[in-house]
Amino acid sequence: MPVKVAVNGSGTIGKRIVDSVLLNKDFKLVGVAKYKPDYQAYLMIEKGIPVFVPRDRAGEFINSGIEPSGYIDYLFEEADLIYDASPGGKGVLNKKIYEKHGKPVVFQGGEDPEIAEISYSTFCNYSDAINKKNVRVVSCNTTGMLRLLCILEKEYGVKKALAVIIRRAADPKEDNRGPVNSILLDPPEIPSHHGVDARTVAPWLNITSAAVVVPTTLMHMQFIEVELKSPVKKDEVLEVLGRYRRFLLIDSARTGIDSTSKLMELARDAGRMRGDIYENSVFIDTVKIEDTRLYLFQGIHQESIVIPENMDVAYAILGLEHDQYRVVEKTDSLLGVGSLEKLIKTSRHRLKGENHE
Ligand SMILES: NC(=O)C1=CN([C@@H]2O[C@H](COP(=O)(O)OP(=O)(O)OC[C@H]3O[C@@H](n4cnc5c(N)ncnc54)[C@H](OP(=O)(O)O)[C@@H]3O)[C@@H](O)[C@H]2O)C=CC1
Ligand SMILES: O=C(OP(=O)(O)O)[C@H](O)COP(=O)(O)O
Repeated sequence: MPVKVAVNGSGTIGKRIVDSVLLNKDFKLVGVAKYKPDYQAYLMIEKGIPVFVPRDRAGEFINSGIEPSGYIDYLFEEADLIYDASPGGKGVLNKKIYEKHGKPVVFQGGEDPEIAEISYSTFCNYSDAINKKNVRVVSCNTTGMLRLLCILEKEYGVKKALAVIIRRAADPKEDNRGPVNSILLDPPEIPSHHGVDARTVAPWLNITSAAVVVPTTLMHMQFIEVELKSPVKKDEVLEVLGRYRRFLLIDSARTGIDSTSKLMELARDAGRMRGDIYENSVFIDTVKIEDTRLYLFQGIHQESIVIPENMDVAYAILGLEHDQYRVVEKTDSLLGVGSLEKLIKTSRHRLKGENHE
């Protein structure tokens, strides 16, 4: 019997969670909670997605020509698992409603860590999420940092880390945010919230982070410096990251991909759903090793990076699978994680004039 899933909120993250639930035969989408009768509500109904609305707003939807499938409380009652993808800070209010229904919930990174029993990132603490009632998937930048740092910890041990984060100003749909012509310290002090947040998942991690916001909507970019417990070679590190499909290793010199805009164009041209890049986009020419010290730049597609982890965590919360690697394999093959790597490798060989067969 598939697990019945409700998604509360259908913005940047919620609509992508819906996509991934619809792809997965282990899950059945009961429906989506929608609060405004806008074009997104029309689109969902066109796609056959059941839309549930607040009781006191049902009239607005019906007057706009949108026939809801029911009220939101029914949606929560029907579900075995609820994804909260509400605007950051609203989840804590929603939690009181979820508690009445007694259903397990996946919260997002815009909520305070206290909202859930644990904060989560698959490569760091999958097993801690098994049979938990409330789990918070950390935010996009923190997810990108933790994927890398937890793998490095497992392989080499991490002494300390620094993350300098160049944040996108807004998501592409957000026409009400900025800055449009400035580089904003975010916050105007060190650390930024990212390092602190990373430690809610990996308390062993000695990390400092700093962040600025720049006028772009496509991706975040992170500069990471890590001091490892033992010396490494660049090829070894790339081989390790390559084994985990959630890293897209980009050879800028050979492919010409040296910016977030070219990365996003690659994903669109390759036919990725919504043009998404679920992987950490590691620019391999920036991977520099000095004995135990490693430096690199990685691009993080904020709209989609947390979607694999949101899918993985359902298997833990519901106790469906105890082996994180089997879960990762399943999620990655459903979403096509790793597929761009092959494309990039192929084009590299073409450029070198090699036969890639
Ligand atoms: N955007 C990003 O880059 C990332 C965001 N996150 C986190 O994910 C969460 C969602 O962010 P994002 O998708 O960007 O937000 P959006 O603003 O894009 O979407 C929010 C959605 O929540 C709905 N909503 C409004 N009120 C409520 C409510 N009371 N309860 C439930 N849903 C409600 C809105 O519905 P309606 O349209 O009908 O008003 C809308 O669909 C936040 O915690 C955020 O920090 C994490 C990683 C990356
Ligand atoms: O989780 C995100 O960023 P973060 O990891 O920098 O906190 C998302 O990009 C949301 O950021 P926003 O709070 O600027 O909308």
